[in-house]
Amino acid sequence: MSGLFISFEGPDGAGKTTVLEAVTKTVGAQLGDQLLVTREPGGNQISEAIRDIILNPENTEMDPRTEALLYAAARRQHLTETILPALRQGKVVLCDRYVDSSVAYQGAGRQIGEQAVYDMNTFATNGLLPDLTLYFDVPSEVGIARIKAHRQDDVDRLDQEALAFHKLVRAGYLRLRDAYPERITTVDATQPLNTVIQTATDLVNQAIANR
Ligand SMILES: Nc1ncnc2c1ncn2[C@@H]1O[C@H](COP(=O)(O)OP(=O)(O)O)[C@@H](O)[C@H]1O
Ligand SMILES: Cc1cn([C@H]2C[C@H](O)[C@@H](COP(=O)(O)OP(=O)(O)O)O2)c(=O)[nH]c1=O
Repeated sequence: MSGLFISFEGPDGAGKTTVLEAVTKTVGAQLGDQLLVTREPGGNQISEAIRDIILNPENTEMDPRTEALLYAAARRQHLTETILPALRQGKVVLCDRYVDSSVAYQGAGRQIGEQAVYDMNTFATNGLLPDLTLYFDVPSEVGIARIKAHRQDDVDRLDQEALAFHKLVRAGYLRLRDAYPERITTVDATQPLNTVIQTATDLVNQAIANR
C-alpha cells in the first residue's frame, strides 16, 4: 500500500488544529500505527528547536527572509526525518501546515514574493508536495476573533500581527487555491465546528479509499 501525504492549511483561527485532532481520533481508530500526525514548524528535535527561535515573541528584529529560510530549514529536516520515512512505510501522514504556509505567510503576508518563497521551498523539499491539501478558509476578522476569544493565554508573536497582515495571508491562500485546484480542496471553516470536522473527515477518508 502506498503512502498518502495530506496537509492541513489555513490562516490562524481557521480551526485547523482543532479539526485535525478530531480527524486524528476517527481516522486513527481505523489505521492505528499506519497513521502519522505531525506539525510544522516542528515534528522532531531540530525542527522544534528552529520553531522556538521563529516563534519566540522576543525575536522582534527577525528579518522576513531569515524567517522564510528558517521555516524552510525546519521543513527540510521534518521532511527527511519524519515525513518521508513514514511515506516509505506506506503510512498516511496528516501534517498541520507545509509549503503553502510559507507562500501565504512569508511570500504574501511579509511580502517577500510568493514565487521566490515557493522556489526556495522547492529546493528544501525536492519539489515534494502533498497528495491532498485541505485549506480551511475563514475571513480574517473571524479567525482573529476566535483566537482572541479562546487563546488569550497563548498569543505568540505571529498572533499579534495586525489584521492587515492576516488579510494578506488569506489572499495568498486564495491565490494558491486557484493555482493548484487539483491538490487543494477548500473547506468552509465558518461552518459550525461539527460540520467542519465531518467535512474534513469525509475528505480524508475519501483520499485514503482512493489511494
Ligand atoms: N468552526 C468553528 N466555529 C467556531 N469556533 C471554532 C471553529 N473552529 C475552531 N474554533 C475555535 O477557534 C479557536 C481556534 O482554533 P484552532 O484550531 O486553534 O485554529 P488554528 O489551528 O487554525 O489556528 C479554538 O478555540 C476553536 O475551538
Ligand atoms: C509552517 C509555517 C508556519 N507559519 C506560522 C503560521 C502560524 O502563525 C505559526 C504556527 O504557529 P502555531 O501555533 O502552530 O499556529 P496554528 O495553530 O495556527 O497552526 O507559524 C509561517 O508563517 N510559515 C510557515 O511556513
